[in-house]
Amino acid sequence: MAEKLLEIKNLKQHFDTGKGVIKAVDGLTFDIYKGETLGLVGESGCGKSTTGRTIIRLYDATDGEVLFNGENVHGRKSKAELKKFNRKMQMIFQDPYASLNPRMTVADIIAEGIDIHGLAKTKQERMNKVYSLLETVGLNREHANRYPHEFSGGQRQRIGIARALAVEPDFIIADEPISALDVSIQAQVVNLMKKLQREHGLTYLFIAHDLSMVKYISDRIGVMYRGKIVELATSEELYRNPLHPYTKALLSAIPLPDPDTERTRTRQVYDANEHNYNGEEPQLREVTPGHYVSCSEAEFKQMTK
Ligand SMILES: Nc1ncnc2c1ncn2[C@@H]1O[C@H](COP(=O)(O)OP(=O)(O)OP(=O)(O)O)[C@@H](O)[C@H]1O
Repeated sequence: MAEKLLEIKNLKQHFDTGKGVIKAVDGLTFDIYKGETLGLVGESGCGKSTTGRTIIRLYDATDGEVLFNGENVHGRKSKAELKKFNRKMQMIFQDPYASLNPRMTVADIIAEGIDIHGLAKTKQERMNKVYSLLETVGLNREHANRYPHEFSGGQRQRIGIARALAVEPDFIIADEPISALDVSIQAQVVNLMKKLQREHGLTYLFIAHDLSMVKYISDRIGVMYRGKIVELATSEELYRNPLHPYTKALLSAIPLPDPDTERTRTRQVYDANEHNYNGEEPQLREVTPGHYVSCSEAEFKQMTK
């Protein structure tokens, strides 16, 4: 059995907007194993980014726990303890334009974490680390003194990845890292992330809004709907045997390469009212080993018979 790096237990993140409470994350329980990529997929607004930000403690959780190597990330923490978690958990953002400070050189952007955590003893060591990181992500040392606007979207995302890697994290949350990029560039960034994962033993939470690219990087995929996980399985199992109607709808929306099949196939639309829960609260239940679906007792019986 693989070792758990993160254990997320009944995590909730509710926002009180003054006009009402938005339950962006509403009771998530799942584990992330060392060295795996867990994909988190769902439509815009279902709470994926908030989940990532709460796990990493950019937000204090409304309720629940996040254990990292068995230690609770939330709860009372000293500045030193928070700094330790910050180093071990990094984030890569969707928009490589907005997430890099336009007035900083690439070297200073990449070295920010090195400086904060005191990871280089001399200026030379700092620059050597920057050069080596640039090469690791497929850029080169001549790029160090340039500014973000001089780079393409794909190159900027590589800079964002180098910045995250600089502090030698164990866990990276990639929040739609390829959604803003041209399709031709997306696969390159995914391949780079896979290579880095192998070389550095990284664990990823990979957030995406649809199921098209996430398959190529994820070992397992969690499907999120309105702040909850509705299905969780290995990628292979989820694509081969989707059980929740929302997962089926997401799968039916993936563009197909063959124009004829694309024209004739039917898109499924999910309607949350189609379940007949009769007041019962659906639970995430294990239908086959490792394949979890949010369902009622009756739906579960149907699926397992
Ligand atoms: N800081 C905040 N204050 C209030 N509401 C918020 C805040 N952040 C997110 N929300 C709300 O929480 C819900 C979930 O948002 P979130 O950004 O996590 O979804 P998402 O699935 O990542 O969507 P997207 O793909 O569009 O980023 C949305 O209704 C959003 O408006």
